[in-house]
Amino acid sequence: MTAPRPRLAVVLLNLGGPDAPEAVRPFLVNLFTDPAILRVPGFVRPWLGRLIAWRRTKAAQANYAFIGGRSPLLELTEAQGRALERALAGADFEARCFVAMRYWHPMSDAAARAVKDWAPDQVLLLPLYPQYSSTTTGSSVAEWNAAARRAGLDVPTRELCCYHSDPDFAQATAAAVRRAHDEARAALPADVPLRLLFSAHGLPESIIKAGDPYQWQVERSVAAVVERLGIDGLDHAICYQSRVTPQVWIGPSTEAEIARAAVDKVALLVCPIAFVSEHSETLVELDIEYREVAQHLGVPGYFRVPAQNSDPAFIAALARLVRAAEAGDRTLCSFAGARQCPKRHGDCPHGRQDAMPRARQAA
Ligand SMILES: C=CC1=C(C)c2cc3[nH]c(cc4nc(cc5[nH]c(cc1n2)c(C)c5CCC(=O)O)C(CCC(=O)O)=C4C)c(C)c3C=C
Ligand SMILES: [Fe+2]
Ligand SMILES: [Fe+2]
Repeated sequence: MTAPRPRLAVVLLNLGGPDAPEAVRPFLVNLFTDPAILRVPGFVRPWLGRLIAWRRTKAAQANYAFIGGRSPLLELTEAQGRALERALAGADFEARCFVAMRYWHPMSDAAARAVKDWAPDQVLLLPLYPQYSSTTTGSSVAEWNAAARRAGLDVPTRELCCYHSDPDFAQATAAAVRRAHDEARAALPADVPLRLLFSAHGLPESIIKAGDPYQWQVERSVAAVVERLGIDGLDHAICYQSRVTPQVWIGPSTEAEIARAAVDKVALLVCPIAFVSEHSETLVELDIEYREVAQHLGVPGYFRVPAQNSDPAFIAALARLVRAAEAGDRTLCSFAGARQCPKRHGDCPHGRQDAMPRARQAA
């Protein structure tokens, strides 16, 4: 008789999105009362967070109304989990995927209880954010750790920090860009140049100045994808979308890049580089709002690369990362054994602080 395979619970960490118009306000309250997002003294945060959420609710509901009043993020994340389980079916461990959303259901407490009921031998936290940010992966991991304690889940746990330059992730992304690039070229007159715009979620500049490696990692992702595209003389740029607070955010903004494309009379192919699933910021902001801006300004063409969702090459990249993490691959960017990874990245080759441009290093 063969011994049963060890059980690995793979916890997919994502942001979550409202599942109905009435859920928009509480979802935003959860988001804006997160200390990783709203960095004000603790006694102010519950009040200020609720106020910001209240002020943003109408605009956010209007955005979600374009896509049926709800976010598709949960269904897409669950589909990624099922695809990942299939991709890991032949592994020498039995993998089951669980979803832990940060700001809407299913959240970490429910996921931790479900993981405990399954009684795994190990847990791997797998963020669906290729680039590490204290506002996303960092916040989700902290919340998971607290939820695991509350659930009494005491199982060896590894955390994958990021995979921004992972060769398979970059290759899968480059293949999707190449397909969209060929389609855009075929649709455009030969004399209209095409610019590839990598659009990432923005962050307040103060968070980057405090040592968050996100922007540096976004730049590494873009470099890895562009290298694999191998298109001679490729015109490309990085920009940042979704600014939601009045602070200074990192730039250039996606709107500014659209305006520059209008001046330069180049068509745009927009590639979301920090989201691996479709959601309001791709389906509404990129596909509706920014398309309208581009048309209004006279940009001669506007196309978009789809997010990865359950693209087989992307799922295969995740499966390889899971196998490597499970095999104890020390070259992975993991928090394991280096708790301060998000700030200093220890010996992590994916985001060594000393490899970051000086201006981006922690003050
Ligand atoms: C200060 C506010 C915010 C920061 C910082 C921030 C960082 C950040 N977010 C993502 C990815 C997603 N954000 C999503 C929604 C969303 N994010 C914010 C605010 C901040 N995000 C808001 C207010 C919202 C709600 C929508 C809205 O009101 O515009 C989503 C999910 C959306 C969905 O439809 O499901 C994702 C995914 C990243 C990657 C990131 C920093 C690196
Ligand atoms: Fe966001
Ligand atoms: Fe790291």
